[in-house]
Amino acid sequence: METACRPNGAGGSKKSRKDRMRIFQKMGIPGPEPNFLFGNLLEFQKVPLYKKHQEWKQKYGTTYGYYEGPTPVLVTSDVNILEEVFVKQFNNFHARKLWPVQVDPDKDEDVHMFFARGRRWKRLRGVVNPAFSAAKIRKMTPTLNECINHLLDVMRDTANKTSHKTVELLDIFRRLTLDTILRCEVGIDQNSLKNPDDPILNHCKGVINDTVKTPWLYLLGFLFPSLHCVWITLYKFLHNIKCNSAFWLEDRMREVVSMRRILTNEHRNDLMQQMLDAQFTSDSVQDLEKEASKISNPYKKFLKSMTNEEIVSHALLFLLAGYETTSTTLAYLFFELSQNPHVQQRLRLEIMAVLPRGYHTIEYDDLKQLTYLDYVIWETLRKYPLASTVTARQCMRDCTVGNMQIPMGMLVHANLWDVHYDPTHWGEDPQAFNPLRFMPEQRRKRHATAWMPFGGGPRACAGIRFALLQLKMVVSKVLRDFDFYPSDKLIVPLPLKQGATILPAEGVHLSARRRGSALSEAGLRRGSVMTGIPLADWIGMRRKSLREEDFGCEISPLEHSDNNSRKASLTENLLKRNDTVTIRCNSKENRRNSLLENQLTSEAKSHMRRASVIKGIELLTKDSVGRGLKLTAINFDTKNYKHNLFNLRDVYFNGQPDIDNTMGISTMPEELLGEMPHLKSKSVLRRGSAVPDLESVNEIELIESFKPREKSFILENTMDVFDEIDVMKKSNYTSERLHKRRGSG
Ligand code: HEM
Repeated sequence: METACRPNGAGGSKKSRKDRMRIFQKMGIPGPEPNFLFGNLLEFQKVPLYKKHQEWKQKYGTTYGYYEGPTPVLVTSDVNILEEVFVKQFNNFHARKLWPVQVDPDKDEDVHMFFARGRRWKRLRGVVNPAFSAAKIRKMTPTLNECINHLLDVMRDTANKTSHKTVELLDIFRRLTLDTILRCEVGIDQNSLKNPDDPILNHCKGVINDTVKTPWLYLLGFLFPSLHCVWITLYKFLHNIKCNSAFWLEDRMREVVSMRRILTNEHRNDLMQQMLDAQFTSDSVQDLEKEASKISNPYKKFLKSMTNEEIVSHALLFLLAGYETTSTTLAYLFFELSQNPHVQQRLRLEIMAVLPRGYHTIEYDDLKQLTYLDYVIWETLRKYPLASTVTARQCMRDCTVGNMQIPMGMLVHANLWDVHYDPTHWGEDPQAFNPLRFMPEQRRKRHATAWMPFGGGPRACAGIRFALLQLKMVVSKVLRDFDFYPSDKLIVPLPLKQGATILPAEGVHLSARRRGSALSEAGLRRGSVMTGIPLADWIGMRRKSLREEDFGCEISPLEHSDNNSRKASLTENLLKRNDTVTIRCNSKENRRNSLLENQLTSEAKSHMRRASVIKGIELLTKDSVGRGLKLTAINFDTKNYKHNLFNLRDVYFNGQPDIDNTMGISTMPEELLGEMPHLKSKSVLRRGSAVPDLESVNEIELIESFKPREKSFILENTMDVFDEIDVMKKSNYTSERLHKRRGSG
């Protein structure tokens, strides 16, 4: 891989402008007729590039060519060509498309890896890659947790201020991603979530707004690329007169770098530290490259070196990349959830099963179980390949791709919107939001480059792991607490605009309704210990908030009491529920076979705590885990009775006592924990927390029971069950049947 000079259009600068603008014609590649001065640039004045690419594909086919000034651009949605260019022939296509007023990628001091090419790119990426390793990203989980908790506070406050609980998600997610990247990258606690007028936030917005405009200087740069030095000097001069957001941010980053260098005794575990540790002794990139060229293997010694200016420009790169892309993806994702309530519901069920609401802190490994969440994220990125603007390569050496002779200097742009909507890869309904496209058997059948939202090959996005971790954590936490619906302000289909990325033009306005928390409604703090007594109190309070028809029968007030008649009425009340709930005894001899009323001892039957625990489970199951699911059986173990309490129950959903459709639920009142240390260590103290609240304990067992299963268990094994539930919910089947059974309707 060599560093070539800045190619000025295909065939180098020796060919005349006229000749260069005939290249596609000579190659037999179709495309729009170019203008001698502008090429086809004027066509982008009204229609953004990604839309124009789609239009032209309809007209000229999968692969066609057009001109930006004199520079030929080959646009393709052919996955085999993309694989050749991005992956297999990387050595011939290691450079990005150059923008007319950007830095010189080979000579300038302040070049970051996004624009660098050849050896320089390899050296820079070599320094940065370890900072994005799985091990390093895992360590960022606590910081992400904290930032997302701030987000939840702000969402709650914002939603409460408006009558329809409307939240503009793009803005709020941008503030989140800015705070997160600042903390993970440089260790700055900025908190723009709490302060919408934060100066760094405003300047980041300024940079993004600048990319949406196409100033005259850019146009000149495109028209006469060989005068690059003139344009860049003019650009810098003009922007120094008028405060330019990118320069302002660069200066802040420079200050941060200097400060971090002074605080040498604070060795932090962030991206900036990784770069500071790799700092080269001289500030000159020429010195660095000269030193590198002295040794036979230039990568070996200097692979981990960067100049000061390179560190500063990387800090700015990560700030902007981290701020813009992930927030836009989140906004698209929640938009799609609001349009596809069945996806939202299924996703929430998966999240609640693995990460119940009681857990404030999400751990890295928990996320691996969220298969459906992966599919939802991937499907969002399929429908919205927002960074398709940058998935282009410049040919650095004449070469052959397929049956085309590609000359040096030609740009090859991946037409990602067409690839991602091509029915040959995605079936007949590519417009639909269908996460199940990403089930393993479907993925296996698909070409590797049919999905490239993060680009492809060695220069694919460096921040993938970080972006995916953040996306998964945000969706998990937010969806546990809020239901999303389209608001009056939402425009469907979403109008999009193009800047550095493709983003919602008017933001994403959704109605975010906080999901009722059983515990908060009962006035209980998270993490409080639920013994029989507070549990009974809680149930008493909880019942007030449940409508009679929701629950299916009259609920008697529950209290902790020694009064025998009270106990009897409670038990009776439980048994009344047999039409919908079958409670089975799980003894050694007769596992899952006998009914509660036949098997329980009278002592057990009348035990207040037992009754309240069962009732509690019903309520909780209905309230949190089992929204939309029908609880049909509860098993518990009579063998290990201590204090007449339960230690484990299996709850079958949808009347199928089948291990694949079984979720375990356990409640562990304080006394029981004392008796059963293994439970304490396995389920409760596993997270190093205090005994979690009942809602959490309830759901802990779900985690335990899901763990040993196949990774994609939820999606593949229970798909039919969930679909049936959807149908039942839609037709109100459950309550109809309930009323019939009870003779009331
Ligand atoms: C959902 C979020 C993101 C998307 C969709 C995305 C997408 C992309 C795409 C399409 C490219 C160009 C790849 C190519 O040309 O093949 C890219 C490059 C890059 N991205 Fe991301 N990105 C995301 C998040 C991030 C984050 C969070 C960071 C860092 C904090 C980051 C850092 C970078 C860097 C450094 C490059 C340049 C890599 C190189 O040239 O070697 N990205 N990204």
